[in-house]
Amino acid sequence: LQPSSVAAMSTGTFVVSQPLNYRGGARVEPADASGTEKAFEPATGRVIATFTCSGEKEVNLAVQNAKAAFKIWSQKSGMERCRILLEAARIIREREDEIATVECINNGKSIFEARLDIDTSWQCLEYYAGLAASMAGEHIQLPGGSFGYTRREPLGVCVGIGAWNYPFQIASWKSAPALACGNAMVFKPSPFTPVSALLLAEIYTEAGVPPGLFNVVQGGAATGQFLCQHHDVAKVSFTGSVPTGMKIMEMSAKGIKPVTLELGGKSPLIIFSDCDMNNAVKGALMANFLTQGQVCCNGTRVFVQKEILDKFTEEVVKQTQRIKIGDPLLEDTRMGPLINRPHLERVLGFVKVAKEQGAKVLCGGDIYVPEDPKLKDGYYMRPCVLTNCRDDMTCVKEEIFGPVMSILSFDTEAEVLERANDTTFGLAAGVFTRDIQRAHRVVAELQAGTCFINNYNVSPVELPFGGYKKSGFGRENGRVTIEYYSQLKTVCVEMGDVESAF
Ligand SMILES: NC(=O)c1ccc[n+]([C@@H]2O[C@H](COP(=O)([O-])OP(=O)(O)OC[C@H]3O[C@@H](n4cnc5c(N)ncnc54)[C@H](O)[C@@H]3O)[C@@H](O)[C@H]2O)c1
Ligand SMILES: C[N+](C)(C)CCCC=O
Repeated sequence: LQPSSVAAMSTGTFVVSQPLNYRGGARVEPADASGTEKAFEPATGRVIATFTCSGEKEVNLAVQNAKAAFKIWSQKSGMERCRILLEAARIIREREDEIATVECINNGKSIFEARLDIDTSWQCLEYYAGLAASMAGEHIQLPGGSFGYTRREPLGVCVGIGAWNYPFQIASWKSAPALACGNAMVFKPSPFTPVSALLLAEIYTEAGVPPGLFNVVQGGAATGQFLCQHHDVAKVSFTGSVPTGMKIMEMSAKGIKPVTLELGGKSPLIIFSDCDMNNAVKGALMANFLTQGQVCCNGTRVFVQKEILDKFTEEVVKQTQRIKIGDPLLEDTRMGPLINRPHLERVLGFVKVAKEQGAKVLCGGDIYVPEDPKLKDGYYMRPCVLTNCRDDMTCVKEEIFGPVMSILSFDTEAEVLERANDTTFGLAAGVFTRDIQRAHRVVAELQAGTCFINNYNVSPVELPFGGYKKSGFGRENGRVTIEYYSQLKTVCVEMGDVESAF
């Protein structure tokens, strides 16, 4: 793919025929297989790629390539790594439309949103390029002229395993800090969205990383297991569900490998009666309907203070019904299809159970069939707002990962805090209020790794992102992530004679 090919990419035409593994600086067919997979265009239900899942031999080759590249890359200075990462960021920016189009076709998110994801991807590369040059240890003076110093060193070959909801962004958010610290990476995308990570791999090569520094292997659980269990892998960074996260942690524990786990959520969004109503309504839509609601940190439990419940609900429903659903490549579309048929059925199942348990559907929650005949086999549903919800309902307790907002009412700050924290998840939370003391008091009490005040789901790459409780640990973005992709060596230097105990 090149920029000139964007015009040729339209809904219903895109097919991938090139190999989808990337090793040693080139696309390759895997050396062995652990099954095959099909990738779909969710907008039309068409197959866009059929590919071989990598077996143990291919995973081993990818890790060996990464090991060889690590030897070269880890010897470079921070400034040298910085220059190459900045060049990669520049190429992503230049090819933004093409990458966003591929993302939109393979994932189903609107082109409007896909462009934002590509923005946060190149911004992440730029950010860590900037930090690469300033990574340093400490010098510590000791008695008698002796001294010590610390060296911040890379870990080695890191593995990244991604989810399907933000394919290019996840690959960038993992690889940028890993590479900036001097590591190599083998990345495995979700088998639902195998395509865009290859563009990132090609861009890194074009920017000048050594061949093998960033490799892509395709496949599902079996391929992921080969990666996690590989004895030459130093670290695993995983984005996905809680059950898979547990397995990743178990496998990594056997090799004493550090892990970063970016897992699921069921985040609370608290709307106080003194909020700016317009912003709170916009915030609730941002918290629930980006990427068709398939967002880990979505604020799907919307707690609204009783005094404004009716007005807020009325306005949220009005604006939800206005969301334009359809062909994700059209400029004015704001909601495309869900990722695949089984997931669509699963989300609709949650709406059905919600109704059975007494929730009221105020809008949506049903299949949507666009008028355009080429979209008739796509996986569309209307965004849903549920009211009459209780804390014990399935729709309020479990991660739905679809466009379903549950509205709950509350009376007092103490009450809402207790209810908001009554979950095993802890990824994100939000508060809308004009009272700044209350805003900070409330977020201090919320058990969540990322809290938003008077906004939701913005993602500046300068800020760390990650979870509390079962939503995982470790962080992506922000300065702190350097610590998750490096290790500290202490060097103790004696300037006198050895005072031996023997
Ligand atoms: N916290 C975050 O930053 C974040 C971001 C995006 C998505 N998510 C979460 O991801 C979930 C949705 O993504 P998903 O359905 O792709 O999740 P998933 O757990 O099913 O799969 C995630 C990845 O793990 C791989 N995998 C599956 N089983 C494996 C195994 N046994 N060993 C190794 N790898 C294995 C998959 O092939 C895929 O690449 C949601 O729960 C969502 O909240 C979290
Ligand atoms: C960019 N967002 C909206 C903050 C999402 C981050 C990744 C979660 O699924």
